[in-house]
Amino acid sequence: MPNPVIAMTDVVRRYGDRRVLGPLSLNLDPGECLAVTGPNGAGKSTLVRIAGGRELPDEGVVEVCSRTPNEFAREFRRNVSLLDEAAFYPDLTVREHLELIAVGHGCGAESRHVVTAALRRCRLVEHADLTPGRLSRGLQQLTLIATLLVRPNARLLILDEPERHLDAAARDSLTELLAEAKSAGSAILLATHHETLVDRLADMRLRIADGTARTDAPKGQR
Ligand SMILES: Nc1ncnc2c1ncn2[C@@H]1O[C@H](COP(=O)(O)OP(=O)(O)OP(=O)(O)O)[C@@H](O)[C@H]1O
Repeated sequence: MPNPVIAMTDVVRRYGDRRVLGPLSLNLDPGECLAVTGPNGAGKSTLVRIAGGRELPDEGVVEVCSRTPNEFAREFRRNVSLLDEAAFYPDLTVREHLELIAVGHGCGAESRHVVTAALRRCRLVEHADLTPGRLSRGLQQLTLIATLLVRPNARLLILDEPERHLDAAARDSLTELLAEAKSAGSAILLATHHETLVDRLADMRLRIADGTARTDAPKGQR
């Protein structure tokens, strides 16, 4: 068996005296998708930030690709693609953002071609030479999603509500793209409020309520 992409054991996170997550244990293998669901404030984003190396747990052990997650470590950033809030450089166009990421992740001479394909796939061609600040929220979100396509070989996608602001057609494209990433062997940690996305992608579901978690199979697999 390959090592799990994510291994968490007895993870607890507190803010001050308040426990907002855990104790929580989970494993995620290559090519698997774990959907994390639960009401607002349940602790989904906290889990995402811990897996993404942005926050440390107060208790327990977390390993991503057999190492402690650390967003500052180059190897971690190569292996893990984390999408949460959209944040853009105010003076770079959509195309330039994607080119920057493609080059940064080693696409080299292929970058232009890879970026053009991502723009087409995410229906951003006519917006490619605008700055994201000029775009609607949905198109900004599609720009963020396009970044997944210009950094090949991520072993883990960590996605915090990737469906936000998307219309039905764009959600379908997102689902298709994530299904392809799974087939190619990427693991996906998907925090979401969208049941269709869970049914179509998830192998397991983690329901969080008030920080405590329960794992079950998504509806489509029961
Ligand atoms: N930096 C922080 N300091 C103190 N409390 C925080 C901090 N970040 C999050 N919390 C609290 O932790 C709890 C879990 O928040 P989290 O953002 O993980 O929930 P969530 O499930 O992602 O919610 P949503 O669906 O609304 O995005 C909430 O009660 C929140 O107020």
